[in-house]
Amino acid sequence: MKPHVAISIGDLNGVGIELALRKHKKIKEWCKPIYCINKEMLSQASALLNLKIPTDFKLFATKGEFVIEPGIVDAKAGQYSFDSFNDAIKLTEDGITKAMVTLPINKEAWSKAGIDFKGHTEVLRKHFKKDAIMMLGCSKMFVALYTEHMALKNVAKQFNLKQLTQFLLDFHKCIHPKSKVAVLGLNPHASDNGVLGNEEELIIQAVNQVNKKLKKEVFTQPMVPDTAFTKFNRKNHTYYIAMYHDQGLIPLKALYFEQSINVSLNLPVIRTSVDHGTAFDIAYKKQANAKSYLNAIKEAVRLTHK
Ligand SMILES: NC(=O)c1ccc[n+]([C@@H]2O[C@H](COP(=O)([O-])OP(=O)(O)OC[C@H]3O[C@@H](n4cnc5c(N)ncnc54)[C@H](O)[C@@H]3O)[C@@H](O)[C@H]2O)c1
Ligand SMILES: N[C@H](C(=O)O)[C@H](O)COP(=O)(O)O
Repeated sequence: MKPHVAISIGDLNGVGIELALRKHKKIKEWCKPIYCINKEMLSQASALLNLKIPTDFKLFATKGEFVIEPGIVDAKAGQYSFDSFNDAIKLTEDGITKAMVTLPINKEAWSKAGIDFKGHTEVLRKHFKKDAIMMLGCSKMFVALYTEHMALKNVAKQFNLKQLTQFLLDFHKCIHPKSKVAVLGLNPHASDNGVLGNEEELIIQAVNQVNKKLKKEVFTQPMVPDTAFTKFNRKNHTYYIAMYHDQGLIPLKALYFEQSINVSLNLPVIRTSVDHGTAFDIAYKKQANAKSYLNAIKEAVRLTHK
């Protein structure tokens, strides 16, 4: 049976709605989508895009109305995308939908709207009171992020043994990796044994504790970040643990931007997302590549059957 999937509509000044309208027919082959957007906002977007609204485009009417301005950072669009996301959470939590897929939001628009979260993952973490793990990737390579939406100057402060150990255990519980998981160091050259920082000492302790507990060498010792993603290393590893956002997402998006998706781990609900943002530069220009969106839907559906 095809599962119902809630789709939060993302920032309506960005590319999300175009993907939803263009790919409705395709995703209907895999699921029964419910789009969190009201008729008025949908009509506005479809007129701007000159794309017809499919007759079977089922809506959950997220409240609110504003004038769509393609490519503009706007508090009202930020608020609407946040409300749409919360509706998708509710539908999924209530069991009306079996999974949710999120179209991209704009963090600056959320901030302008006074929303006290950086992105979807932080909302999910607070809502479900669980340490959600942000993982992005595709079948060739996945990267889970130990720290994510924070200023670089704060990253090193996040290193503590208990938290990193729990992160690795949670990751293992969610993924059950079949090959050895590559754990990156934080510092250049993984600190060269303490010459360039000392966070690797703590990473070693966490890895050793977790491997011991799992009675298996699941996680590597901290790898040198600048060579961890060479083609030779990628042959041996599908899953990577990156210590901060760009350490993992620069290589992933350089290699597999089109096809990758974002999956939230360690939650009681299924949530996947595109790996790209609002792409304001191409909003309403019908240039957006839909592969990540289609893959996000496919993965959400696959997870409902697990
Ligand atoms: N899933 C999400 O909600 C999500 C993910 C990433 C970024 N963001 C947010 O989106 C906003 C814009 O982010 P950004 O500019 O850093 O990244 P972006 O992914 O929106 O755009 C980066 C570049 O990639 C291109 N691009 C993005 N998606 C594309 C697609 N589907 N097809 C073709 N080209 C595409 C854009 O045109 C742009 O040149 C920020 O607020 C960011 O935080 C949200
Ligand atoms: N870090 C993600 C990326 O670069 O694609 C993105 O900002 C989305 O994060 P959320 O799923 O938490 O909104």
